[in-house]
Amino acid sequence: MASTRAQGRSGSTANAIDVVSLTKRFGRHDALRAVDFTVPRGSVYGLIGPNGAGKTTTMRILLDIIRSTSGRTAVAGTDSRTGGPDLRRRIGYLPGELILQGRITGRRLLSHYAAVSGPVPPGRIDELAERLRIDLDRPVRKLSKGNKQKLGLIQAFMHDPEVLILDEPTSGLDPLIQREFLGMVKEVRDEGRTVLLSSHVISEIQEAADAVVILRDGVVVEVAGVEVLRRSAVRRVRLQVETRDERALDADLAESGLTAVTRHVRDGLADVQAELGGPIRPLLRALATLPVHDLVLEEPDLQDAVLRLYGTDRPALVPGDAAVGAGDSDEVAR
Ligand SMILES: Nc1ncnc2c1ncn2[C@@H]1O[C@H](COP(=O)(O)OP(=O)(O)OP(=O)(O)O)[C@@H](O)[C@H]1O
Repeated sequence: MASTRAQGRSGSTANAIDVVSLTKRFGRHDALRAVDFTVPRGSVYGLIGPNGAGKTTTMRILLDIIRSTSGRTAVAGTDSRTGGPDLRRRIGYLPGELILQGRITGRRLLSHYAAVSGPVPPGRIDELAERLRIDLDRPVRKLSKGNKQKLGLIQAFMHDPEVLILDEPTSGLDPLIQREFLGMVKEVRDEGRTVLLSSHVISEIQEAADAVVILRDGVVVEVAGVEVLRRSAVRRVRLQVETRDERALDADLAESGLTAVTRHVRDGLADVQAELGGPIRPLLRALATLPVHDLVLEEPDLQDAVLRLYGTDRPALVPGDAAVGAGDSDEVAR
């Protein structure tokens, strides 16, 4: 995973992002409480959680836009508080609330940003503008929300930063442009660079991210590989089985590991609907001796796993699922 580029301009092999015992208090409100996570170089991490969970606050502290109450953060191995403009140039940042006004054109605005955070390779701005389908010669105040967001994305990507920190990057983008953006994120990872992005769109996280950090009320409730998390979700099961003895069928189903079982029996055929939260083997064992006509086992859904973590204290991971070696896309980094 650690290519030459992944090792960065600093030559260090440290994590791209370190968040250590991070606390942020606004008045009497604890926006972040002892938040810990790391993002390995060359990976894409999703920072997700319900409204007000602390995602934007975490990102703003990483950029040193606001300061923590306690704890520390580092980007590309450099402390956020001491990195200054040099560190800022190595990061591409898209703020959650992008305010762009004035008569200035998109092109002029981006040249201004390029002078601050560059160097930007020749032709790069036009290439990104073409991919994201935006006319750079219009005044920014006349641009729609989605087109302003595209300018924000261009300024975040144009100088090929080592680390991209993107706060709700696809907000306001149409589906075609969202797809283009996800392609850009994958290219960044393929080049050994790193992306931390927040999103409320779980399908997008499933497609783009290797792992997620789930925040709720300022606390990390899970850090897990996307695939590990997805596999931990409840699967919906539908089953058609011949039966002459309903009580015997119920006894078999009780052994199968299925939960939330409902069944309707007609003409000796039972239609069973249920959920499977654990391993599949007990189900297969229970079904092996039954005259099964049909079985549908749905793919586990990341959204189901994530929503459980947004709302309750129940752990999402099945024991034994979480331990995956470094460098694997299922990496657990806590
Ligand atoms: N400048 C501020 N002053 C006071 N409270 C703040 C400030 N900024 C954020 N907060 C509070 O901190 C908490 C975390 O806010 P934050 O914006 O980080 O959440 P978020 O996870 O990004 O939410 P969303 O998904 O709605 O964007 C919220 O309760 C918010 O009201």
